[in-house]
Amino acid sequence: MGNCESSTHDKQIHPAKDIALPVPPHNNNPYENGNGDSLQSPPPHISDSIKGGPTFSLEPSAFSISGGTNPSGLNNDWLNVKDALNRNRQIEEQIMKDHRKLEKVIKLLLLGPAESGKSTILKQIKIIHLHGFSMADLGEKKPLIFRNIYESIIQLIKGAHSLGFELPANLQTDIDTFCLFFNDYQFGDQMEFPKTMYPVVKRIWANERIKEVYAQRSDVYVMDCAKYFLENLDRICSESYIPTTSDVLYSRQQTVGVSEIRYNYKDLEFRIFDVGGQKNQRRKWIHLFDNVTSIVSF
Ligand SMILES: Nc1nc2c(ncn2[C@@H]2O[C@H](COP(=O)(O)OP(=O)(O)OP(=O)(O)O)[C@@H](O)[C@H]2O)c(=O)[nH]1
Ligand SMILES: [Mg+2]
Repeated sequence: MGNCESSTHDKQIHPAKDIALPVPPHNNNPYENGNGDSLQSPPPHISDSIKGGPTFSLEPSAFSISGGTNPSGLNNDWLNVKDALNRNRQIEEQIMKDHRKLEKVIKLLLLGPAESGKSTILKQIKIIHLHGFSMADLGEKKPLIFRNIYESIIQLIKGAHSLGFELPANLQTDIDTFCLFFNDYQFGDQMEFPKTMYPVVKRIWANERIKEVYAQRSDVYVMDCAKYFLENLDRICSESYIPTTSDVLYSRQQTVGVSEIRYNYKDLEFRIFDVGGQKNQRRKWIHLFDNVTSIVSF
């Protein structure tokens, strides 16, 4: 059969294929035959077996690498090569390991202008995935919530002026009183709403002209949380007040720099980055783009 003949042809061209080379026992050192013999020159039976074939040289020179031998008889250069190969294999394994780990990390950036809700999303994630806010966390938000109320009132007063609204004389008295208070106010650990300011703030917010200012927020700046906190003034000004989760969600504090939260969901690790959206904060965004999986833009 033609197929059988072709094997004869193979034999003629590659006689070396037919040489039955002894299979050495498993041995990591190719310069040693497993019996402790150095293979710096080939075993005699290999060269003896090659008769009449094409050039098939296993000359000792083919095995010789300069560099001398160490006391165990092994070539030093070969040991260096072996070491380098081992190190290379370890590095490659580590790279693969890191790569597989990285595939399970979701790096998410929240990007957008100031007050677009980036930090609010972060707070919501904390509630859903990280056990929310403890009583201590909630209590700590009191000074911030008070400040949000003061700032809302100031913005409403400024808004009334810039819209050219005429305000009744009795309201003007309250406005003057509040402005005096606000001029001296310093943000700190204020844990109680000042009793004298409670009725003043309440009357200012109850005024119809001030409500009109709030309605015209497209023309004047008033923070989003103003209405929520001013409508909850009685509760917030009570002595036993402890902020609720909803209060914390509405509280507004400009982010400076970058904040990050991490959590695990199924077998994925989420890393969420919240940045400051003010113009002077945006140059910090560039440092976060390495290995980003997704961007949520507001
Ligand atoms: N209307 C409304 N406003 C909300 C709600 N939740 C939060 N807010 C307000 O939305 C605003 C979102 O502000 P942040 O989350 O601090 O905005 P930000 O994008 O982190 O802003 P910067 O840190 O300055 O970049 C706050 O004023 C909140 O009071 C909501 O459910 N409804
Ligand atoms: Mg923020």
